Amino acid sequence: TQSTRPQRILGAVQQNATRGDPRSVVRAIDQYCRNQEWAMNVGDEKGCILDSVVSEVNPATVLELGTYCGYSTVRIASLLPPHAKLITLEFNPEFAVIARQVIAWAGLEDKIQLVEGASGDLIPKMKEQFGVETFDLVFLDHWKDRYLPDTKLMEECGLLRKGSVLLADNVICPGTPEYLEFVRSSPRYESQYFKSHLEYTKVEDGLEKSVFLG
Ligand SMILES: Cc1ncnc2c1ncn2[C@@H]1O[C@H](/C=C/CNC(=O)c2cc(-c3ccc(F)cc3)cc(O)c2O)[C@@H](O)[C@H]1O
Ligand SMILES: [Mg+2]
Repeated sequence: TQSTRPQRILGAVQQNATRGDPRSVVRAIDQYCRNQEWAMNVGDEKGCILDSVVSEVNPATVLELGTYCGYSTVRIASLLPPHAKLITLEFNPEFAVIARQVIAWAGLEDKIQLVEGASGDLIPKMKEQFGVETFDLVFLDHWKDRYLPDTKLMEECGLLRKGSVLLADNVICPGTPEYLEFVRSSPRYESQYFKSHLEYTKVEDGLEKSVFLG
């Protein structure tokens, strides 16, 4: 039977990456997606911007919206301090199965909690079910029309504190116009655009970093 793209990405990790070496997992996925078949990972170019923001924030608690195959999950978690935790939300069970194996290959199970379900349903449960106070960093990379409603939901649920950082992928391509308009015009956010390119291509894309001012 025909394999799926996520299954082929997992295969590339298992064939080319070293168990317990997160950066080799990241490299294996980038090489596969650049040379064999494109996939919607944040990728190596935007990934370097992601790395710099993660290192600058040095977060104890991270929320990722949209796990897919776990590329950015592993990339972020590989930079976290010892007791930091990353919660990643994914509503497609097939993608979740693959991502769990990618995360395991990287040896990052202790830092990452992958929760299956829709962000809109899970965000209101973060405090009671997952013992979260607030998130120091949120990486938005799920359906683009969910960025704004989920940001408002995180505010309403008291999951953002003064200084919490939102980092949003794809604000140009495919684009998140309503979200961009909101974070750039709201007095409660200080936003900055990092110009880059769509993963593995020369098409313009970028990340928007928005600090919640409380
Ligand atoms: C509300 C909810 N709750 C939980 N999980 C959720 C969720 N909504 C989606 N998910 C999950 O997250 C991922 C979805 C990611 C969506 N990303 C993109 O569509 C995307 C597309 C491109 C792209 C650019 C140019 C093209 F020509 C074609 C595609 C690039 C990207 O970087 C993208 O991120 C996927 O794993 C999905 O199951
Ligand atoms: Mg993306």
